Amino acid sequence: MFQKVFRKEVFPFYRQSDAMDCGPTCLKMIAAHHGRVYPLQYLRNACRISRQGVTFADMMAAAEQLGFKTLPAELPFTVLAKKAPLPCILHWNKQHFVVLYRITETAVYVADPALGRQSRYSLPEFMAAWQLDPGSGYGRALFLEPTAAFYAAPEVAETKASLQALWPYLRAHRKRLSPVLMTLLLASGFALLTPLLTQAIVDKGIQNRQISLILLICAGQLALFLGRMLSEFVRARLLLRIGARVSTAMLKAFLHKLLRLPLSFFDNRQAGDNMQRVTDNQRVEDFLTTSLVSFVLSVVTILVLGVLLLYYHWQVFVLFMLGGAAGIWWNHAFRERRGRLDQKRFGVLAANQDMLLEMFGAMQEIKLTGSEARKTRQWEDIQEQAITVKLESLRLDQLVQGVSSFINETRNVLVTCFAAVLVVNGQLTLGAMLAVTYTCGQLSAPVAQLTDFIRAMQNTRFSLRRMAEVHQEADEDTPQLQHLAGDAVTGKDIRLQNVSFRYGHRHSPLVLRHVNLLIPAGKVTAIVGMSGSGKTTLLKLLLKFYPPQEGDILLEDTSLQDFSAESWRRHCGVVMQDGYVFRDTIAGNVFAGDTEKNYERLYEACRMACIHDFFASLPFGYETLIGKDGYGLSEGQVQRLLLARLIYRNPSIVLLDEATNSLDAHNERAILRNLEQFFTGKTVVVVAHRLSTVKHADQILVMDKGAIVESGTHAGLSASRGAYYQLVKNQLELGK
Ligand SMILES: Nc1ncnc2c1ncn2[C@@H]1O[C@H](COP(=O)(O)OP(=O)(O)OP(=O)(O)O)[C@@H](O)[C@H]1O
Repeated sequence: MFQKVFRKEVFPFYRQSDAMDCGPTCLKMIAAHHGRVYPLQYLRNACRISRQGVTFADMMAAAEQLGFKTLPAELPFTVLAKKAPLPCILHWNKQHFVVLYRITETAVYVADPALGRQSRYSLPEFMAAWQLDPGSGYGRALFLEPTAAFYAAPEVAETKASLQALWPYLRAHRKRLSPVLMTLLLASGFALLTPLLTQAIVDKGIQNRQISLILLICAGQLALFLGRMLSEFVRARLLLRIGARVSTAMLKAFLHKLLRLPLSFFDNRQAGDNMQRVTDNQRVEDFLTTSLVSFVLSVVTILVLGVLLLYYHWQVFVLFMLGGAAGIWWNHAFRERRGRLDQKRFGVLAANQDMLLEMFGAMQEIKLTGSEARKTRQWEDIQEQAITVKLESLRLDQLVQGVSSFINETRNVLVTCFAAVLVVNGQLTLGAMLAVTYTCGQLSAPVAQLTDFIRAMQNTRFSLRRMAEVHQEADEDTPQLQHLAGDAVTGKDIRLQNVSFRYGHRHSPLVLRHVNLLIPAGKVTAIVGMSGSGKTTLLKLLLKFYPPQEGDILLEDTSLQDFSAESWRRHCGVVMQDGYVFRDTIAGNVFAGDTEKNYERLYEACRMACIHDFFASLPFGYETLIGKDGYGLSEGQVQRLLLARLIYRNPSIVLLDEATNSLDAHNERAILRNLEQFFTGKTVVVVAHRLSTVKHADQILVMDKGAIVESGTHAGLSASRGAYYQLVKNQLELGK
């Protein structure tokens, strides 16, 4: 009745790197199934992923770009089971995408980029996650069929994430690596000598009744123990240094890279995804200092003790190794299930953390809206999920550990039993039997550690891939771009030619539509318009935070795209609506990126921003710590601080976005008077809702739905009784 898809090969599975990557990762799996492996970043770009993830339409556009024929459908399960060509992409729990690759009469197999390769669902479980409305039986799917263009498309190199990436960082510490290796060799030498000494006590000391020999051997054992402890101490210290240095170097490279990336990179990712990459760094450090070292130690110990066991009796050796292999196989068999549970636990922990952060951060709002009970309920739901996951983990651990211990114990008993028989038959001395059982005991831990190492290596490779993805992103500035030095922008007009722009998806609405305008040098241009009309976006384009999707922005005759963003922004002084106060002193906040710390200019800037008296009156004056966790400032004080920062910077181009809207009328009047003098000779763009801020501008532009609908002076626009006049009447605050 149901379509059966038998495949000998394993369905290619890839795990998503970031919270919103499920769509591109599904595409990657399907393309890989048809024989082409694309880097995730390439597919992310093709999907035009945003912080909200991707839609079916985005995936279709990307898939068509890869050479697939696409068909989106809303269909009942019976049709999906009977007729659908697999694999296909499914909309899952209304917020996620997965790949469906196999349906049997009783189960549905799904590759879930967030969970793991083989998520097997019973039909009711599957329907609960797939169907659009409970009981409707319908769900959404995207079918992809490769065309000739798919196979003819040029290869795109896959993101490299081999452990070799660690070598450049390790190389810098190669002088410290040789002592580490020495301690490892010493440790295995000690491990080798101990069973030999045990045998000597029994076979030579006890049998020949030589007390002095027994004492000597015991003293030797004590010396071995001390030697082993000392080498472990030295190794731990060396490793801590290497691990910490390598980790700092990697994190530094990562943060440097982040700071060089364009703002759109951060728009398309959730903050947690970047934090996760910082955690990845910790994972790599743990791998280098713990897993890798214990792996090398395990391998050396297994080799040395294995040879010893072989020397004593080859059959004992084979018996032990068979038992060890069975234990490893058993642990390995549950690797994927463990991985899935880990992901689930990680998800619940993250949800718990987000929930608590929101509760602490929004305490005022919770009390005001009476949401205490609702928030507590939400928290309790998360705890329930956590308990379920913990129980599931415990059950799995008990099964894996229990059977593992059973295998190990059975192996040890069999080895002891077999060795005892050999002693009885005179094929092994009693001392050798003790040495054999001791050796087997010493071998158990290293054999078990091999499985842990495999898991740690896979996780580390995944972390390295996630970090490599960031390193492969294109920088905001390239060396070819022109550097704007000194007064290179002074006296030059800025011109927007037919500029259009949209955020995120290719299907998102245009936020700026064919904008043409001139921002004259040395003059004040004011932009007014309804909320959401695109004023802030226009400023962001002027700041090169985003490139226009159509048209161009020119400084005199040169496109802004030809200048390095960093050098362009050095000429711009900006107060944005959501300007940020750093966790720093007041002076540090005003100096911000400026390297010249001139206190006279600092006081003057704060005087012009009408905030000097307040700052000076604080017990620690300009050295008062502000920002998060520091001395609290009112919104108006924050705005004045941001204005002081701008004045101190003394740029050629000034961009203000609602920079005075939180000020009282008295302060605003005084500051505007001061700013008028400060603006002289500068190119100024002011976005404001208050008439008092805009009416003296040399030119006023009125924006509506992303377009400039009117321009002129206050007098001219008021007289023409158009959009500006209406805005003044209905929207603009008349300024008290
Ligand atoms: N980062 C973003 N991602 C997606 N859409 C955005 C983003 N920022 C702004 N928008 C959208 O772009 C449109 C224009 O926003 P913009 O902030 O430029 O308007 P505005 O005229 O400055 O509004 P206001 O006067 O309220 O500040 C809005 O519809 C907004 O939802």
